Amino acid sequence: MSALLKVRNLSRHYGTRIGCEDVSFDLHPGELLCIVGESGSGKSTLLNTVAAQLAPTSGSVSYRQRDGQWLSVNALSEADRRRLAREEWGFVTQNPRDGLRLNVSAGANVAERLMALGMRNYSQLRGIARSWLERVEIDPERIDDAPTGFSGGMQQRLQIARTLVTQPRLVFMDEPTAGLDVSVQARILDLLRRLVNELGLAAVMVTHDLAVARLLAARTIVMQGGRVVETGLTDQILDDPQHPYTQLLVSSVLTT
Ligand SMILES: Nc1ncnc2c1ncn2[C@@H]1O[C@H](COP(=O)(O)OP(=O)(O)OP(=O)(O)O)[C@@H](O)[C@H]1O
Repeated sequence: MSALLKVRNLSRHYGTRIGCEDVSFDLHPGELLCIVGESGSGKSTLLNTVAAQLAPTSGSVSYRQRDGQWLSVNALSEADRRRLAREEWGFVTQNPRDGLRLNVSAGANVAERLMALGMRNYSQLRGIARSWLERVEIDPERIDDAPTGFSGGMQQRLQIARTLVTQPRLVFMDEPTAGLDVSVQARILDLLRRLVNELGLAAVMVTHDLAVARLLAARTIVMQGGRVVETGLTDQILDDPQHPYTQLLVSSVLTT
C-alpha cells in the first residue's frame, strides 16, 4: 500500500539548538506511529514540524491527498495549510484547553469543525454532536454545557470528538493522556484504540510512556537529543531494544 506521509531528512533548529535532526520515516494509511523519548529529546518539535505547525530548517514532508496527488507540505501557502488542517488532518493537544474553545458549549465545540467544512443544518449538526459525545462516553445531555465544567478526562474526550468528527485521514497527537490520573488515562487510551481501529485512522503520537506505545502503536520511533536512535516494530523495540538508550528507557520502565 502506498504511504500517506513521507518525511525526509527533516530538521528543525532553534538558533544553534537542535530541536530535531535528520529524521525520515513513512506513515501508511491506518497506521499509528509513536514517537518516544525522554523530555527534551525532540518529540514535540518533530511532531509540530511534520504537522506544519513549525517551519523546518531543512528536509521535507510530503502528504498524499484523497485524490492521490502528493502535496509538498512545506511549500503550501498558509491558506492551503489551513485547508489541509481543516479537511484532512486533526491535532490533539496534551492540554485539552489548548484544543477546545472553553467559552462555547460542548456541542458547539464538536459541531463547529463540521460548520467549517460547510455543514449548516442545525438539527443535523446537533444530532452528529450528540452521537459523538456518546461515542467518547460523555452524557449527550451535557451537550449545552461549557467544557469549563468538565473534568480533565472529559475535556480530553471532548477534544478527541472535536478532532475526529470531520473524519480526518491523519491525526497528530501530543501526549494526549499525560497529566491525567492513571485510571482516566487508561479509559482514554482504550477509547483511542477503539476509535483508531473503527475509523482506520493514520496517526502520529508523541508519548514519553512506553506502555502507551505498546498499547497503541504497531511501529515506534525512539528519539534522543533530537535524533532517531531506533525505529521498528513496537513489540520488537520493547522486547529486544538494540540501542543503549532504548535499553535504558525500557529497563527504567521495568524497574519503576
Ligand atoms: N521554542 C523553543 N526555543 C528554543 N529551544 C526549544 C524550543 N522548543 C524546544 N526547544 C529545545 O528543543 C529540544 C527538543 O525539545 P522538545 O520540546 O521538542 O522535546 P520533547 O521530547 O517534546 O520534550 P517534552 O517531552 O519535555 O515536551 C530541547 O533541547 C528544547 O530545549
